[in-house]
Amino acid sequence: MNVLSVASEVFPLIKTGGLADVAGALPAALKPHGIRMRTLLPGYPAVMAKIGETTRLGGFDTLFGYPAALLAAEHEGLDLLVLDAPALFDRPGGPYLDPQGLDHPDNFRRFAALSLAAAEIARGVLPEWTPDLVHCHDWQSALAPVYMQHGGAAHVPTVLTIHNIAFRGQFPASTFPELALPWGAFSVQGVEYYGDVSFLKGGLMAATAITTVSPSYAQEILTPEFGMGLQGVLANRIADLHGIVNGIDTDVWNPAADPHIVSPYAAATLKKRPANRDALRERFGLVATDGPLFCVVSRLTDQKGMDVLAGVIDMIVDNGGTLAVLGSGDPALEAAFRTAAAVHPGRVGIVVGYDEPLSHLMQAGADAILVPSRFEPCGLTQLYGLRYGCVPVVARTGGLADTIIDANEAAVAANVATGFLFSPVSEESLRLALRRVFSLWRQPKIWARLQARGMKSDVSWDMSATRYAALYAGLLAKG
Ligand SMILES: Nc1ncnc2c1ncn2[C@@H]1O[C@H](COP(=O)(O)OP(=O)(O)O[C@H]2O[C@H](CO)[C@@H](O)[C@H](O)[C@H]2O)[C@@H](O)[C@H]1O
Repeated sequence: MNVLSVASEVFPLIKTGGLADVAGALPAALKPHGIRMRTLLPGYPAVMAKIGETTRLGGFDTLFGYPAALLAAEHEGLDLLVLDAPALFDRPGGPYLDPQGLDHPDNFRRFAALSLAAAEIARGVLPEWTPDLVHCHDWQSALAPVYMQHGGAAHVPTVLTIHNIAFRGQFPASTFPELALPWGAFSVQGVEYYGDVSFLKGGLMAATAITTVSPSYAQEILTPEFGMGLQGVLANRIADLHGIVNGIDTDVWNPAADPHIVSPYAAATLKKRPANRDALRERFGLVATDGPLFCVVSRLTDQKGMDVLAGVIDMIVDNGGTLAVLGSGDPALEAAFRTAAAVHPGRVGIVVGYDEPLSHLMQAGADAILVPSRFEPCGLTQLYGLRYGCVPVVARTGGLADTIIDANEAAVAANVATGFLFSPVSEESLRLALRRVFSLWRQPKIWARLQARGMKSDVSWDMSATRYAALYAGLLAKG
């Protein structure tokens, strides 16, 4: 089966968050199921610099007014189709933001172009390769099913995966005439969303099947609290909505062979792990204490509950804990953690920025990772934590609730616990969870069992790839 995956970021070429990890790992995970997945992504400067040799497979004289080429490339096992449209993608900044941190003003056009290119590939513009199915990710490629419906590829099934429904790809109605869609598409059945255009809403209406990245989040987004205004749309598509939890790339995230950590280790050689803790302390200017070293690897936003975490730092320090934070995002939250580091020298450290190698050392060196998200479609850092023996302390929401088994007394006695869950997301509730963390930390045998249990958890793509493969097969069988 030939599948075209369409994503705005793909690890290891370009990454701002978890979407890149998933888009980067899916092709290899699906290969054993007889699925050949090619991945279409934009030719940002970082991508063009990394892909090396390319072959021009085809192109467009004008894609939203600009010339564009489709280049084939191979990179670390990924079979890529790169949309090389310099007027849209060759510019400074990140995939979505300019160097000042503002949205690129033509994002609607840039990602409509990505979606239209996917639809054209589905229609058969590449002479030697046509997909049997198109798999889109998030709003940036969500218009592909819409273009396919209107542009001669309605027979090709589509899957749209929601990695985060908070990002709806919403633009003023004035952008609609530029999207090259028929007027009828600006309707309740199409891309119209409360008078604006929403790429994600359009995709949710048009895709053959919708998935999201955990069963719990699939339920949550049907409610007003989590549905971000799209719960009604999803309720109408409930028969086609599936929750499939993410896996992780267990080669990239392997503590026994991780080039980014100072002392590789496995479950049987945990005594080698503390050398990573020493390196982590040094990197963050932290002193050794008799309490746990907590870490955070996250966008610093309210979604991730970082304001709640900032409110309990004193309690962590008072109990002998230390905290290392890697992240960037909301300037007020960055400032809050910087202040905490200044108030608690040697006990709290922060690195503001995005640092992939450091994120590996944090999982290898910290005792516990904190993920107090208000909502979390799946979450990947708690899965990395499980694999690295960095015990997850997470909010009971979405994929966090689906992947961590709480260390309540029964679960500890049965030796099945892998972390700590708390709800609601409030300072009081997080403090209660942390009290349990400190208590079990002081019982080294139990703590070691938590770590060992987590390291044995299956966080690979195996089970989920089987579910995606079955979904694809079912859609193709329906014709
Ligand atoms: N400062 C930093 N430096 C280095 N690395 C950093 C970093 N900040 C974050 N990361 C990395 O970025 C990724 C973040 O993935 P998450 O799943 O936690 O959330 P995200 O909200 O981006 O993804 C969305 O999509 C994914 C994929 O489906 C869902 O798991 C998730 O719930 C959903 O919100 C992880 O690989 C993490 O290690």
